[in-house]
Amino acid sequence: MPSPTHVQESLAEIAARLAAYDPQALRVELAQQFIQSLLPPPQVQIRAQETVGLRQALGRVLAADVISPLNVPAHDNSAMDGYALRASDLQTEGPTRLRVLGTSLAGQTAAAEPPAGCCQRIMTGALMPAGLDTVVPQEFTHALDDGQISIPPKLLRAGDNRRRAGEDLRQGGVALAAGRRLKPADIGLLASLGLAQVQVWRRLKVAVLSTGNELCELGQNPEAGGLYDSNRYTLCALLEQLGVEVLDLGLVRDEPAALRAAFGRAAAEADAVISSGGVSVGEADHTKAVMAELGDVLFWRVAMRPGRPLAIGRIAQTDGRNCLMFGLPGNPVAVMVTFYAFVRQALLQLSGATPEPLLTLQAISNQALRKKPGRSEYQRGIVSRRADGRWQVAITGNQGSGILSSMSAANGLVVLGHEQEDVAAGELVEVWPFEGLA
Ligand SMILES: Nc1nc2c(c(=O)[nH]1)N[C@H]1C(S)=C(S)[C@@H](COP(=O)(O)OP(=O)(O)OC[C@H]3O[C@@H](n4cnc5c(N)ncnc54)[C@H](O)[C@@H]3O)O[C@H]1N2
Ligand code: MOO
Repeated sequence: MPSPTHVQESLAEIAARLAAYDPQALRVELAQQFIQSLLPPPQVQIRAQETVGLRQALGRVLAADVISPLNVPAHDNSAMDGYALRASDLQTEGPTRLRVLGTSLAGQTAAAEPPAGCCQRIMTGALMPAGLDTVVPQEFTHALDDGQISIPPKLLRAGDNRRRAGEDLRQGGVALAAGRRLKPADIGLLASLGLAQVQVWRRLKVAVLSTGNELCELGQNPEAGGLYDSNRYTLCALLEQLGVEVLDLGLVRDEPAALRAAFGRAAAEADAVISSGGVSVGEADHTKAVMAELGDVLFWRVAMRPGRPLAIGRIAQTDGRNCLMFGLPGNPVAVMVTFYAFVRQALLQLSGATPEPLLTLQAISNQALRKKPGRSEYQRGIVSRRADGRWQVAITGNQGSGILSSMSAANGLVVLGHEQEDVAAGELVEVWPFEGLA
C-alpha cells in the first residue's frame, strides 16, 4: 500500500487516552465516542461539492449556508378571505361600520390607501392595501344594504390575520445551515426562495462486502451447509436509505488474496467499507488478518447483544484521506443492530451532516424481559398505541441473532441500556422506531 501523506495518531494511541477502555468488553457509548473521534470533517474527507437541482436534492447535505435572497412572504398580505381595515377604526363599544371601497385579489399589486372609515374586500394571499393593518374574516361580518359592512365589537386586535413580509424567511438571513440533510420541507422552503439549485457535498461512497465460504450468491444453489448471502443486501438497503453511494464489492471468499483485493479496491475508491462476518474468534477467518495488514484496526468485543464482535479501523488513501473500515459480525441481526448503533451516525457525519437527535419513544413493555446488567441489549419489537394513547411495545418472538424474520416483523428496537436489569411487564422501555433511523 502507498504510504499516507501525513502521519496520524494510531487507533491504539487514541484508545489509550480513553478512560475505562476495555476492548474485551467495551461499553457501547465508549465505542460510539471512539468512532466519533475518527471522523474527519467533510472539508477533509469529502472535499468535492456539487450543484444539484432541487428535484435531486432530497437527502443531500448542504455544503454551505443558504442565505435567503428575498423576504418570504415578499409583502404584507392577508391570511384570510375577508376585509382589510385599520385597527384604529374599530369601535370598542358596539359594532363598527366600514364602507367597502374595492377588492384586492391575490397576485394584484397593492391597492391605494383608502380613507379613514373605509375598508377593502381582500382574498387570502392578496397584498394588504397601504395603511391597512388588520383583516376581519368575512364570516364574522354582516353586509349592509348601503355598501357597508358591520363588524361586532371586541373581535379583533391590531394585526390579526395579516401575514408580515419576511415573517417566514428574512432576506439576508440563514434559511438553512450548512450540514443540513435536506428533508421534504426543506426542498419546499428552497423553492419558496426561488432557488432551483443548491450546493451540496458530493455523496459519500461506501463499499460493501460479505465474507464467508459458506455463503452463496442469489441465483445459485447453496452447497450442503451453505446459505444465501443476505447481509450484503441488508447493508446495501440500509445505505441506500441513508442516501450514500454504494459500491457493492460482492461476496468475497475467505482467502487472503481475494480479501486483499476487495479491501484494496474499497480503500482506493470509497470513503468507508463495511464488511460482515469473520470478526469473531473462528478458525477459518482471514478477514481480520487482512484488515490488520492493510490498515490500522482494532478488534473489539462490545458489551452488547447482539453484535458483540466488531472491528473498527481505517486504511490511509494515497491523497491523505482515510477509508473507514467497519467489520460487522456475520449474524444477520447483529449486522443491522451494529449498523444502527455505530455505522449510521458515523456515515451521516462523514457525509457532512450535522448530527440530529435520534427519534426515540418511551413505551410500556407488554411483557417481562430478561436483561443482564453490564451490556446493552437490543430487542426487536412492535410499537403501537394503546387505547389511552400511550405507546406500548411487544417483542417479536425469537430473538436469536440469526433470526431475520423477527427483525422483519418489528417496527423498532427496544434498547435496554448497560445498567438495566430485568424489565417487569408494564415498565417503560426506550424504543428506536425504524422510521427514525432512515
Ligand atoms: N466462541 C465464540 N464464538 C462466537 C462468538 C464468541 O464470542 N465466541 N461470538 C458469536 C457472535 S455474538 C457472533 S455475532 C458471531 C460473529 O462471528 P463472525 O463475525 O466471525 O461471523 P461468521 O462466523 O462469519 O458468521 C456468523 C454467522 O452469520 C452467518 N453469516 C455470515 N455472513 C452472512 C451473510 N452475508 N449473510 C447471511 N448470513 C451470514 C454465518 O453463516 C454464521 O451463521 O460469532 C459467534 N460465535
Ligand atoms: O454479536 Mo452476535 O450478534 O450476538 O450473535
